[in-house]
Amino acid sequence: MKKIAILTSGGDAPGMNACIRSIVLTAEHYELEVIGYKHGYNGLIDQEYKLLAPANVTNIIQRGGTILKSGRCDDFHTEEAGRAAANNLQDLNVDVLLVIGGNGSFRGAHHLCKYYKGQVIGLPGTIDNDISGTDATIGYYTAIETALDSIDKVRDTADAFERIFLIEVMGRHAGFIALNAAVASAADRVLVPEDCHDIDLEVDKIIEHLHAVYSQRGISSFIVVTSENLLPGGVITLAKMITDKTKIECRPVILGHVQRGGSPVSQDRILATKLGAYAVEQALAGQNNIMVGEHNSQLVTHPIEISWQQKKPLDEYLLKIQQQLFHTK
Ligand SMILES: Nc1ncnc2c1ncn2[C@@H]1O[C@H](COP(=O)(O)OP(=O)(O)OP(=O)(O)O)[C@@H](O)[C@H]1O
Ligand SMILES: O=P(O)(O)OC[C@H]1O[C@](O)(CO)[C@@H](O)[C@@H]1O
Repeated sequence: MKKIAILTSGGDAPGMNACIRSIVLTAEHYELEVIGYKHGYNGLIDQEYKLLAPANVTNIIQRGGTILKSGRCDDFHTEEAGRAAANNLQDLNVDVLLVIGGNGSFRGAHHLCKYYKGQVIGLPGTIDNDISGTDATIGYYTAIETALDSIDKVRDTADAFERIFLIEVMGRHAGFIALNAAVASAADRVLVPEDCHDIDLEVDKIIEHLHAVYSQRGISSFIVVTSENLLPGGVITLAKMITDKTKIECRPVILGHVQRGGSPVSQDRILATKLGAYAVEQALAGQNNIMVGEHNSQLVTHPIEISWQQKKPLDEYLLKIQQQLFHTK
């Protein structure tokens, strides 16, 4: 094996640069050449790439985003695109493609394996943490810290005005950021897709909880953290539903893409560094169509399909603490 290619795909995540750096430095150690495709699978189809030497990855471990750029690429679902990508890799004599991204990007990697004679390995990088086969994904810890910092700030003004705030965080179909940020910020309630099946019922529960808090503490601030995509219009609709029923003003806040940016926290830098080095070593060991991850502090590999075939569960105990044990009756 002589040549590795890397791409970053899907939502960018803090720590992707740390991962690229680790791959390049590990490859240098084993005397392998590295190229980086730009803009996710778009660059693979368009043969848009650059050489990556150790000099290209100095001073990037602390930077959010990705020096390779990222992208979503609808065309990559087709057989034609899969074949074109495989041909491009073969034309450059690439032996292994390392894909840093979420489970959609891993599906893309699996698709490519049908046409490509080389090896493909997935490295979990997404703020959503919705990939089975690894305890955490690169970027997830930083996103929690970013959300927490913002929720703490909203709490200050909520407290000053004794207002109700509904704060929407990211997590396309997963409640990991919401639950962890809610617990860490001592939010009054949390709504996550794994546990929210009837929005009208949830609204009634929020109002019941609000009245219980008011009768116990008097008029006071009340913070609800919700995942995105729980209902059309998200937290703006939810705030209106509660205001209509209670005649009490609710303020919606959408944290949005701020959660994808910023300098990665140490946990993301370290996870990214371990997974990058490990992926190169697994490539040298001949692994193909797999993902790397970390479970109970041990580096692991799995067939890549596990990342989307198994639904990663939320921490049930954390959910119980937040939703049952700490609730004012
Ligand atoms: N079934 C598939 N076949 C081929 N390619 C796919 C498939 N699913 C996703 N991809 C490719 O992977 C890209 C990224 O997928 P997606 O938009 O789902 O993000 P992701 O990798 O899950 O990251 P994030 O969770 O951060 O959004 C898609 O734009 C597409 O190019
Ligand atoms: O920036 P885009 O392409 O709209 O993607 C947003 C999605 O990407 C993520 O930030 C990461 O998957 C999700 O939390 C969010 O739903």
